Amino acid sequence: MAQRSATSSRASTPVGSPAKGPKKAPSVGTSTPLRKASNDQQNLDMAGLNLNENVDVSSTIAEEPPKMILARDKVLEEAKRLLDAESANGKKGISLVVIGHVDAGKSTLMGRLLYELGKLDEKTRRANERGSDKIGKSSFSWAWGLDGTVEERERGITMDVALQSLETPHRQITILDAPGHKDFIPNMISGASQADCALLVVDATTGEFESGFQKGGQTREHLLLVRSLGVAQVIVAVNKLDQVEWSRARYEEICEELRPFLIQSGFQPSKTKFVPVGAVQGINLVGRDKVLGAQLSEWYKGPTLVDLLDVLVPPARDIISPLRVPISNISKRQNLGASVSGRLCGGVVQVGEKLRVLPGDETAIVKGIDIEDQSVPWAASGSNVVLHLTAIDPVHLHTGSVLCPPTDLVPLAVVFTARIIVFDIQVPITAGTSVELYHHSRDVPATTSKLITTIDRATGKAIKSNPRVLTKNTSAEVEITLRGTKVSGSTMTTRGIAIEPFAVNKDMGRILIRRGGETIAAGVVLEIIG
Ligand SMILES: Nc1nc2c(ncn2[C@@H]2O[C@H](COP(=O)(O)OP(=O)(O)OP(=O)(O)O)[C@@H](O)[C@H]2O)c(=O)[nH]1
Repeated sequence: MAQRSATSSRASTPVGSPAKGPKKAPSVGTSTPLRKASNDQQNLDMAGLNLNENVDVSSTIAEEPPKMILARDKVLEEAKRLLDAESANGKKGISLVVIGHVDAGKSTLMGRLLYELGKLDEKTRRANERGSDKIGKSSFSWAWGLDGTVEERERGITMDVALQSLETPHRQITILDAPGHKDFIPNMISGASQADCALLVVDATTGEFESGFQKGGQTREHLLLVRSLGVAQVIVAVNKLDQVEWSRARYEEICEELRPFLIQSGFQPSKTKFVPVGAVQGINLVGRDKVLGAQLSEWYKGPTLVDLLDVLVPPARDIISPLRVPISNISKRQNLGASVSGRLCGGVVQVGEKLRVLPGDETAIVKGIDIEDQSVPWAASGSNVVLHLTAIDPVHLHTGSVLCPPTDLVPLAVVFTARIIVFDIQVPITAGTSVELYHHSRDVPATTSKLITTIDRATGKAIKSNPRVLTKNTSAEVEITLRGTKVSGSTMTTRGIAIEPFAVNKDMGRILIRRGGETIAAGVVLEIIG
């Protein structure tokens, strides 16, 4: 489930400058989204995320590990000071996952937006135009700004999450362009688990919106997934309106269809915004061209996409809780150390710090920290970082493993209880159903070993103990047991995963449950049993 950086990487807001430190003060990103939970959603309301990128490794195992320069208290103090300064005047950092049905125009929209905002230069744009034309895919030239691999370009689809960053007047936004095709949902989950908010792109073309929104279409599944992963704010970009002659009726019809589903999925109406756009022509992204946007301007006087991005509410950051960094991507080099990327789910990390890698017995030392390709002396919760590690054999590092302080370990769970919400499924869940468990960038085989009780979604009270089955839209408390993943000799052994109750760390306590390529439930961890 690798994730790549399109051309740039993680955007967090760089602020201030520490007294001592290699280069530049760290940006303090975001971790625990601000959201008011209610009823059922309260229990499912969980913060996400970690973010990643591929970076060259620059550490050797043999070299002298760096020493910590600052005491933890000092780092916390400074992080707090910078956070306060950031909220007072600086640009606020936020990460945004771009979701939607295949071919809705997500990459095109992002490519064009980057261009409009001056992040994609004219030379690259022309090269993309020529390149896409050469292979008969000229309509994908804007998407090439995000879809960087040969296969993606040849097939005209996004397969992996692309990272980019852009700036609006008041926000520094990390963009995670997720794949729309259902075969790449695990990559989409990895991307969504690192986002604070979502941009849903829908295709207004007659019949296309409908096929994306019908059962089995990715519009529904993506919305449910991101909400389950803690994303509470969504902007809906109604795209390709040029295909329906900028029809106001069509735009409103789509908004009306989506509204009830958004509410039902747990998005508060006040946190859901709609905007009409034309990605290819760049209409209503940053402005409305007098000629090209004339038809839209006749009936639409509202905000542009950038206006809406500029007022996204950044989540709160929990810098006091213990450090947790779920690894979302690793870059290793022979005889060199490794660089891992991920989002800080709590706490602070600094150069010279020793970290434990879980599961496993290994520790590593942080040799360097990058945020947005800038070297920083420390980083705080919510930041999406690249950690250059030394004093560890990279063989011990895996995507989905969690880095934490050796003195404050994340529990390893093989059996745990969770409160889940069952999605719109045909085949009910029973005790013993085999499933795939998703936690950040890790997926492991598991079983719903016990159905403990069904729960009233409105009151949160237990309804029926030991139910025989869980049908669609039920809320329930279940026990989940990981299944054996490793054969040693003839014995099947099961390794625990680093996971925490939602009550302890929201970002570490969210799970998704899939079966046969379909997401069947989402939930929060209640208790680690063993
Ligand atoms: N007419 C028209 N076509 C558009 C618009 N936006 C995107 N397209 C076309 O829609 C097709 C799909 O665009 P992409 O950007 O690759 O779609 P996507 O949602 O990123 O696709 P996946 O990531 O593979 O799901 C391309 O041929 C684009 O040129 C638009 O505003 N108008």
